[in-house]
Amino acid sequence: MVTNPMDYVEPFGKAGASGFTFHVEASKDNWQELVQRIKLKGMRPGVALKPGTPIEDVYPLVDGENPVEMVLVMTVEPGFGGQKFMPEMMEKVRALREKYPSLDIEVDGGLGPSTIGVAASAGANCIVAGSSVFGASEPAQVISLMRKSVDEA
Ligand SMILES: O=C(CO)[C@@H](O)[C@H](O)COP(=O)(O)O
Repeated sequence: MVTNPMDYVEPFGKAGASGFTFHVEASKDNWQELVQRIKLKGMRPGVALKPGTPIEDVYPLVDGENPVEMVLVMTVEPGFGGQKFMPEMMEKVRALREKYPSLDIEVDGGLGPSTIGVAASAGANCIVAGSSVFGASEPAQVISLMRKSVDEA
């Protein structure tokens, strides 16, 4: 998470990023301009929210004229890998999936073989996984297991 996402749009675009996700908490006053600039640089805009932020805070960014294309529900506090998945965040995922059937919904934090089932069945279709993949003896197997869960859900 950065507190000044606007400063990173230009360099990320120049470096060849295809997507740019910013935190709703850090862009309350300028998200419209931010989304516009991200799109102008040829990147796909996404918005992330911390565990303590209500899901309603991102609705205007998905409903607007110039909407974000992905919502990232943080399932740990942003900061570092290896934290415990917060199952109570699945309520946010379910609310989003019900309201936006074809939206990309990402989850990040504590995802792995033991938590992918609840995340996928709540409606998440993009999964960020750190320690469960990089700490596995067979990372490819963990990835295909998670992919299968999402596909089946
Ligand atoms: O950066 C963050 C949290 O700030 C996440 O992307 C985690 O790094 C994911 O790691 P695991 O929870 O999967 O280990």
